[in-house]
Amino acid sequence: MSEPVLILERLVRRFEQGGQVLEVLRGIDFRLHPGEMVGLIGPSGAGKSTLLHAAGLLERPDGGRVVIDGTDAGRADDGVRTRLRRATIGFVYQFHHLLPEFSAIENVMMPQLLAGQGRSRARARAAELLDLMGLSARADHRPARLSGGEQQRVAIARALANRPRLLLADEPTGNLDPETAERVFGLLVSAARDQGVAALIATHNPELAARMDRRVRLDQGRLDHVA
Ligand SMILES: Nc1ncnc2c1ncn2[C@@H]1O[C@H](COP(=O)(O)OP(=O)(O)OP(=O)(O)O)[C@@H](O)[C@H]1O
Repeated sequence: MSEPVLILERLVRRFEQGGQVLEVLRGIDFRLHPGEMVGLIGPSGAGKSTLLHAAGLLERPDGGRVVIDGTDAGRADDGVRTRLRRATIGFVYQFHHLLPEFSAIENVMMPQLLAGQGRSRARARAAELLDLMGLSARADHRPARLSGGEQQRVAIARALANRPRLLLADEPTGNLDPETAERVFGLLVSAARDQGVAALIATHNPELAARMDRRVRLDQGRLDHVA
């Protein structure tokens, strides 16, 4: 089997709360292989966001290893982490975090321009992804003129813009009504499969989690593989 895109090894993350140390991740072991899609489930407050933030190099772990595409990224310097974040990882949040003053297509172009891509190629790639998300007609609209589901579809297109090997999504449809959530989640899954990207997706929704290749459950600081 090919090398995992993401390896978490004995990952530890703790926070101080009111003078007490809260160990949220107590030695997490996890591997995600190319093209694989995994659902991350677990009760509220279990640490799903904390795990995704460490895996997505948004925060540093307090112990253990985060290996992204063969690079030991947990302890790497900030420059290496930024490059990996831009080139290898796509992140979708519960709230879209689109830039309000830019159009949908400009939002999808942005990560490509930051990674050094030329404007015309970035625009072509953004147009292709917006088309994949069924948003060609909305490309020139600013986020405020889009519905919640459309905004989230733009955010998914943006996450895929730099052809990441790893897609991390934190409750990507948690802010949408059930019907829209179902539709947007379907688009996320088919776009990820279409682009051949490995994905770890946190969701509270068991039906959505059931669409993944497999599921892992986070509880009491530990990760269990579930059927
Ligand atoms: N920066 C922080 N400082 C202190 N405590 C934190 C911090 N971030 C998270 N926590 C705590 O870590 C625990 C896990 O939070 P996290 O948001 O990762 O859970 P979650 O599983 O994503 O929850 P939900 O499903 O409700 O989004 C919580 O008890 C939270 O209060």
